[in-house]
Amino acid sequence: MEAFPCDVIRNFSIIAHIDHGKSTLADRLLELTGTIQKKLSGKNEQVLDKLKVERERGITVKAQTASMIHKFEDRKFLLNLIDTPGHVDFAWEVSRSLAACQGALLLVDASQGVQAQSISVFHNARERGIKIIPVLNKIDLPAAQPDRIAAQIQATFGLDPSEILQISAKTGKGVEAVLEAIIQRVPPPVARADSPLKAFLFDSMYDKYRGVISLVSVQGGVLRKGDKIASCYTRKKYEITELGILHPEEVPTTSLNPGQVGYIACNMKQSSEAHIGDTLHRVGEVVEPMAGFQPAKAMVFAGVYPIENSEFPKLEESINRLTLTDRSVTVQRESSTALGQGCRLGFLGTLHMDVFRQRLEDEHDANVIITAPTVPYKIIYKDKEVIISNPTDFPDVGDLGIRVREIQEPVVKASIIVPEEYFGDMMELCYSHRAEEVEHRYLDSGTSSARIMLNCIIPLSEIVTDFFDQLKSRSSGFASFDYEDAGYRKSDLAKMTFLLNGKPVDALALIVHRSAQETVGRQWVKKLHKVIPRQLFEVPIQAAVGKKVIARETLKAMRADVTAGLYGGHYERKMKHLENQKEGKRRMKKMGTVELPQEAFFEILSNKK
Ligand SMILES: Nc1nc2c(ncn2[C@@H]2O[C@H](COP(=O)(O)OP(=O)(O)OP(=O)(O)O)[C@@H](O)[C@H]2O)c(=O)[nH]1
Repeated sequence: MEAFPCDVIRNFSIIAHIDHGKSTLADRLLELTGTIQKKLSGKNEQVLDKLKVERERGITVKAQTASMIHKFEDRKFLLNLIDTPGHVDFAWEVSRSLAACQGALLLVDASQGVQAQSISVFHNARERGIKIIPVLNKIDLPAAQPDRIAAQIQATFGLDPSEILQISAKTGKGVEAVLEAIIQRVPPPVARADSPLKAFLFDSMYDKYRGVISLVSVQGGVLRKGDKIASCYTRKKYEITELGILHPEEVPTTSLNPGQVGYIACNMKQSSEAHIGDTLHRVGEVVEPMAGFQPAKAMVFAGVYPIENSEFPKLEESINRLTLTDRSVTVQRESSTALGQGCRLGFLGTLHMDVFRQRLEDEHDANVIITAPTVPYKIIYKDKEVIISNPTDFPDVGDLGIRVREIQEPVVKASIIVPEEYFGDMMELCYSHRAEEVEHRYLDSGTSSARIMLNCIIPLSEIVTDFFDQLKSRSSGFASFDYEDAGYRKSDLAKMTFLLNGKPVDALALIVHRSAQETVGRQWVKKLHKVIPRQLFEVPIQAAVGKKVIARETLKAMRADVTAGLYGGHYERKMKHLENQKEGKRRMKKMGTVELPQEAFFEILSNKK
């Protein structure tokens, strides 16, 4: 690795809206540099998307890094690519990958043009002051309009059209020029071999045998096997047992030099010890830590329970194992009268939650019930403020104005980009989801298919449910969407409970805005009515806010024919049997609780409507 001083190193990442072709371009770059073999089968299997769910869903979830060596004008360059995920839920991973780069390829689909996330990732990169190289991808598509989209890039980002590269990551056309642009336009890292060791930890993964593997970029000094290092954040000390580069598989090396990016294994046992944004230094030396990151904030919470109660230890173990590779999930034990022992997990967003559930099922064979997602609410009591992530902790209606001064919910700043003809539908969608401060502007006016950017403040809880699906269906898939945290706002919310035979079922409690109480109440009561098996007695299913019942359905009793075995005219005997049955049912109803089978929960709470 000594052969690569800073001036021949380029650290860059690819940023883009989802599906604009990051992983495809990454694969082409790896092929062109000979890092991976060109696929003879001609299949576009993406190398950097390692997880099965990523392949299945075609989205990149966890950022992966790869080093390539490329010869240009008789010099060998070390190009370190940091692949970034493209979904709003994972914006935090994008931002931490960018911290290790000096340049970024801003990839824009030449047929779709600038989308909501193109804008957010652009600003993210611009704020970090890194060199941005605009690249138009998919120029092979018949629908591609490179000139028009180039004008759009210029208008939206203020980038010079002469700097825009035009490529097809699929066919490989123009990709060579991308490598050249990286070498010529991205500045080399600034780091010195004779300064104290300083390594920036920007990602980590877990390996069963070696413990935590950390990805670092060396900001100064040289890292070698056997080095004794310490963390600025935890102050813990370690010894480096292995280090190397990702090429794209791990390739051990003897050292990692200034400006280089690679992995290290030290005797780190717990993934919580690898703090993203941490600075590692040599034991005995003092260094100024680099500006770290705010930890990722969980925005969506849900309870996770096994279908069989006895399976809990296994489920918990699976969850713990998965969180070793996905550090942004928060875990807390909880229990529910209806569902037994479980865990409350915090996710970055709903897609993150879905991906996690799928990984749980795929990799750990766990069949799980996930409760309705909820966002963190802020409850301002007379004497304290608390953030709650479980509807059961929400104060009762009676407490409002007495013990509780105010209730606040998280809101986000949303931006939607949509062709003009869907503008009306989008406005309607926003207003029906309690949007405020709605404003819009044209992105490229004067053209036949102008597009509009719509911004608004919207409660996060509205987005967590079906907002994204509706956005896509109402715009025939043309709208793109992005959002960022915008703090908390006062809101008129209440806890809705569901009663079966007069008894509340804790796992079904929901926090609902006053304006939606009736609709939500009725909808859920209907759903419950459909899935709860009939009992021997009549069961009222009710939705209530405080003591007030908002909606009700009645589940009819199952009628066992107690007179079936009786023949002839013993009228009195028959009546007696029926009387007995009635009395029995009355008693059962008084004492009996309704057993809600786990399968019923699964039906209600899983998305299979
Ligand atoms: N026609 C054409 N299709 C392309 C090109 N580049 C990528 N695609 C296709 O576009 C789709 C998305 O490409 P990906 O590389 O998975 O996109 P991505 O940006 O990595 O997606 P995320 O990682 O999920 O954000 C795939 O079906 C690719 O085959 C291209 O240059 N031309």
